[in-house]
Amino acid sequence: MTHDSVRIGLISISDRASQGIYEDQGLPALQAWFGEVLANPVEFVSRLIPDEQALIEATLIELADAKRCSLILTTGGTGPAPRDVTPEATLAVAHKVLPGFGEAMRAVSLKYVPTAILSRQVGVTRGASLILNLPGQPKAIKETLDGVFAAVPYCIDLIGGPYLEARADTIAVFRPKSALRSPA
Ligand SMILES: Nc1ncnc2c1ncn2[C@@H]1O[C@H](COP(=O)(O)OP(=O)(O)OP(=O)(O)O)[C@@H](O)[C@H]1O
Ligand SMILES: Nc1nc2c(c(=O)[nH]1)N[C@H]1C(S)=C(S)[C@@H](COP(=O)(O)O)O[C@H]1N2
Repeated sequence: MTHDSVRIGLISISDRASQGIYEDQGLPALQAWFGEVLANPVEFVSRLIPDEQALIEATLIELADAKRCSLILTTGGTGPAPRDVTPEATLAVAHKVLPGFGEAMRAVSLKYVPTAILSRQVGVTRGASLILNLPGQPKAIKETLDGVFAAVPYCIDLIGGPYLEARADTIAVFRPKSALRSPA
């Protein structure tokens, strides 16, 4: 069976990684997770930027509207520190807010670390793009995506994107029966 191809936007938001003070581990961790889980051919559009709200907004708009990424993940800048503004930037460019993603990512993260409650991460749509905020700790990428990805493919169906599928023995993707594509 052939799979639709998908373009995924990855935005690592960190003052220090973007200045080269430490090496960015966000983009490699995101690419590794999708490389392991997704059955579709993927093209990544990646950006490493500082915690500047206007730049985060412009980057989200570029990846959604110009690059037409069906899914956009941010990592970093979701906490309560003064320079953490990723949720504000995401909400500023949102067309629809999906509160369940933020709630579910925090709930699943609380099983790993009590400070998960400090993340203000959100999930939103902008046109035909689903945007999810992930915390900055590189290990949080797998922890949160493992917990919520099951619902991501059907969300992308509903906003007019490609039909995402997971590789066998990875994540169990859920769609209502009526939305299942029969095997070719
Ligand atoms: N892109 C990244 N690559 C590697 N490690 C990261 C990255 N982002 C965050 N971390 C790690 O996770 C910790 C907490 O993340 P947080 O987003 O709070 O970083 P931060 O201290 O605000 O970083 P910065 O000052 O660079 O924005 C950081 O101290 C760092 O150890
Ligand atoms: N799954 C998961 N969620 C997590 C964490 C983590 O290590 N794993 N770190 C928490 C911590 S310590 C903080 S401060 C907040 C916000 O992190 P951010 O500002 O790097 O986005 O995410 C939280 N959520």
